[in-house]
Amino acid sequence: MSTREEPEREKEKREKTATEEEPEPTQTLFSSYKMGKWELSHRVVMAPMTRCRALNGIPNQALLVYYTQRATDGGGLISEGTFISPTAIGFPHCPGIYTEEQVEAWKKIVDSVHARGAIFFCQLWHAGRASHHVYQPDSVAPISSTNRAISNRWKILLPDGSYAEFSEPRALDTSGIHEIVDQYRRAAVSAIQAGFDGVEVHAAYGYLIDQFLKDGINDRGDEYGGSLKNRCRFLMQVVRAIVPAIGADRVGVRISPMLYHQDAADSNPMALGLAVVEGLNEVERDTGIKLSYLHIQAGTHSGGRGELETQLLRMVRNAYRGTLIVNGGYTRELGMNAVVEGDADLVSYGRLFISNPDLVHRFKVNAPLDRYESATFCTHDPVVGYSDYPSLDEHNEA
Ligand SMILES: Cc1cc2nc3c(=O)[nH]c(=O)nc-3n(C[C@H](O)[C@H](O)[C@H](O)COP(=O)(O)O)c2cc1C
Repeated sequence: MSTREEPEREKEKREKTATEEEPEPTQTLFSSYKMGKWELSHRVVMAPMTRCRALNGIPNQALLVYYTQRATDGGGLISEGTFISPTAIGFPHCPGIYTEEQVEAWKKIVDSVHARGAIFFCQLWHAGRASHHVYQPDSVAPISSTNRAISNRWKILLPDGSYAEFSEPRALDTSGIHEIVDQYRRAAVSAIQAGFDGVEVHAAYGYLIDQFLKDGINDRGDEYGGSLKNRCRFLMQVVRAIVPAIGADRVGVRISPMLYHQDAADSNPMALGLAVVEGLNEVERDTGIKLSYLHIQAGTHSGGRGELETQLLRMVRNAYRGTLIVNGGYTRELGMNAVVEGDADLVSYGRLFISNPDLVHRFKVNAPLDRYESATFCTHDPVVGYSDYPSLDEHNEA
């Protein structure tokens, strides 16, 4: 698309406002939305969040309570990052989806979330070099696109609660890459066996797939490095392996082209975002079926969104024809604006969902929100800082 060309959606918006005086918004954060086969009853999605309560990698009753509290009839939930294999691990007490025991354990949680009428996607996660050899089978080096470690300005949380420098990784060779692609496929099949409605491929936040996407990390000289197409190859192979296994309409992808987390910098995030979109559009063209969604983190952890992030979102919105979920520092008002203006189909909320289990209801009635306590984001108590945040009703009863 030439930069001088007026984006189609912008044009539609301009024409609409020229003919209608102050039109009532046809879509709001609380209007329904058809995402593939699912009829969502509102646009508020729970973002994936690692909470470290799945002791030894097995989902348990604590997760069941937590997710069920946050499930709404016709609402979308994305699970915390869920490891696809033993080499994927880079955080303590996070769930996996690669053993029978894990799949069986997830079934109970998914059933409980479904009983509330919600749609539940499993986020497939491989930490790549964002790991430490203590997490790795036989204490070997974690895998990545590169042999270079994450710089020591970032630290990794170890199983004993202490922090350390990230381990030096080993760059995957081509056959190693194919093996990991197959692990994603198997994990996706397992997620569907566990009852999840679909999977989200975690290609954000400096984890394995992002380590291939970003030129600040990927220093490969083969067909997985260098050009944008090459850097997107691993992600596209993962998506193309999963799609025939579970169906394109059960596959979402999450990216964060702007986010400099764990050294995940790119020299041209706009071009990277567009290259990913192009690759996904190609998958959709080839399969004739739309993917579930593209989920883009285009803010910062602290909630800031500058001109560049806004531009990126607009470009992605115009280039991607499927369902777009936006994330990163959205408030009720910002989320409402994004949907009303047509800049997003759905808005995902992370931290506000941690401290407000009934966030959707609170947004609807415009009730005050409870503040989250970041000190308990990644502790292991099954209740404290996890499922003990009160709902509005519980506040009123107290
Ligand atoms: C405690 C915590 C854990 C997170 N874990 C994940 C994760 O597992 N996968 C992921 O893609 N993003 C993860 N994120 C990022 C969130 O999904 C989201 O992008 C971020 O919180 C910004 O959205 P917000 O401003 O609505 O909180 C995590 C964020 C927090 C606060």
